[in-house]
Amino acid sequence: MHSVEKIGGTSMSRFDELMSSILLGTRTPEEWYQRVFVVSAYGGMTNALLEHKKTGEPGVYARFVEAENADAWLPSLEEVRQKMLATNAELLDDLDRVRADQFIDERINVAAACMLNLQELCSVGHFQLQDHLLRVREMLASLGEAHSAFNTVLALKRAGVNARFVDLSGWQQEAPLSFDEMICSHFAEMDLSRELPIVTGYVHCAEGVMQTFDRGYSEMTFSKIATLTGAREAIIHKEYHLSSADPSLVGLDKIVTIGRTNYDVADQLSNLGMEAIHPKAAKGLRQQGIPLRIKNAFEPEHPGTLITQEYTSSKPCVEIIAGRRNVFAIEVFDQEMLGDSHYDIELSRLLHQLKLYVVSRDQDANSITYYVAGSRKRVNRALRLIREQYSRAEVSLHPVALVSAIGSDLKVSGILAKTVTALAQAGISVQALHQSMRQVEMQCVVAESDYEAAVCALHRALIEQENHGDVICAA
Ligand SMILES: Nc1ncnc2c1ncn2[C@@H]1O[C@H](COP(=O)(O)OP(=O)(O)O)[C@@H](O)[C@H]1O
Ligand SMILES: N[C@@H](CC(=O)OP(=O)(O)O)C(=O)O
Repeated sequence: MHSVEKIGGTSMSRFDELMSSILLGTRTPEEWYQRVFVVSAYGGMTNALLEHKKTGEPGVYARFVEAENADAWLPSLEEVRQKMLATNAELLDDLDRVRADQFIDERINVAAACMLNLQELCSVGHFQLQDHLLRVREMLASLGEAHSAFNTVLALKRAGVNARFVDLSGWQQEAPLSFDEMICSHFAEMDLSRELPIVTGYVHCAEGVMQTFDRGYSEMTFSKIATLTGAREAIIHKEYHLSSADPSLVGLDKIVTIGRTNYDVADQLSNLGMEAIHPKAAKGLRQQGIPLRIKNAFEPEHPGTLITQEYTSSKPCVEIIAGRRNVFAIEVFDQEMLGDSHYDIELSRLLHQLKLYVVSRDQDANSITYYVAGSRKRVNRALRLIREQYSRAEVSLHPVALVSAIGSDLKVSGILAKTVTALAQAGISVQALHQSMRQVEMQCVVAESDYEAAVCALHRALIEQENHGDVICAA
């Protein structure tokens, strides 16, 4: 009967508009219910609490990890408090604002006290800060979603909706439950026909949601709730329709909405950092046959993008131009490498240990290049360690961007020639090119400064010229 719907952080920041679109809009009171909303923290909030998802710029957590004393992270936590209070002032009615401010003040005060105590405790040799870091990360992350969910409930209640704050953040809970138990126990007694649950996208659980899934975790919560409660449909609301390219780069007048696609394409997007859906979140929905839709939160009548397992486009075509900037190409050249596969295994392990995300890699007889995303600091550490371990190797670093053409069936004849010509005509030099046998993605490596121009050039050559109309394969 019910749907489970996730609202991403970018959309949450436009809360007033959400009230007049998906949350209430023109719905009659009967139509308010039979929906479960899972909300992310307001845009930028988790970045400030932990670290920037794309650039790795440190937030409170990253500063705490490196800290010798509270001076290093406490001011950042205070900045987050001010940011949260400013959001309350912007989005809430004066009466609700007082409660919202109290709520978040209390949580931040408790978090700050815990972190100060922990730092003091760990100054005694018997306790190691390292053992507790993940808990601190989880506690900080939970503040973002508790904030946005609590505020959403206040605003909905003021509008007369019987909204319920479903706080899965484990605040003051005695012992953690498993991920599934945590969700089931909160949904056991709920009457979805007369209550509108607003659920924190963060779940406190024995497995550690950050440890298991890391950033983008609210999509895991969303997918688990959909499967455990047997949802009719799962919907992700985003700021734009899933489009043939980033509308803010290429322009709303040029992009085409994607009507249908498959999970394979969604995985490629998520690898590039445009999370159509967290790859691990797709699994449960796929297995249980729950249809997944990505919708524009601000155009509620539009059917959006339907993602299914089996879909492939009726004729080969490029569906999306996506990309990732701030990628570091770590190139390792060593003539001793020839025929030695341990090299790759060891280097991959090292990058994994440093929590650098390998977006792509390529190899020839005596060199391997890893295209990684992560903070510059970690990349520098990786370079140092590789140089120490392989003193004969020449290790070099190139800041680059990846730009990809993606489609459920990319076997378009002459696509490679078209791509390279389009980039050459735009004066962009291709530093490397990747295409796998499966032909769902073709990836070009370009200079960081060419990123935007490359996306626009490929969109023009591979999508705009096809005259798809408003939607590529309507759902
Ligand atoms: N192909 C695309 N279709 C739609 N939006 C895109 C696309 N590529 C990039 N974007 C960008 O993604 C942003 C939303 O990013 P994301 O981090 O996934 O949001 P959310 O906070 O909703 O989870 C949009 O503001 C848009 O500029
Ligand atoms: N706010 C969390 C969880 C999340 O899923 O966010 P979003 O839906 O905005 O990607 C993060 O940034 O990781």
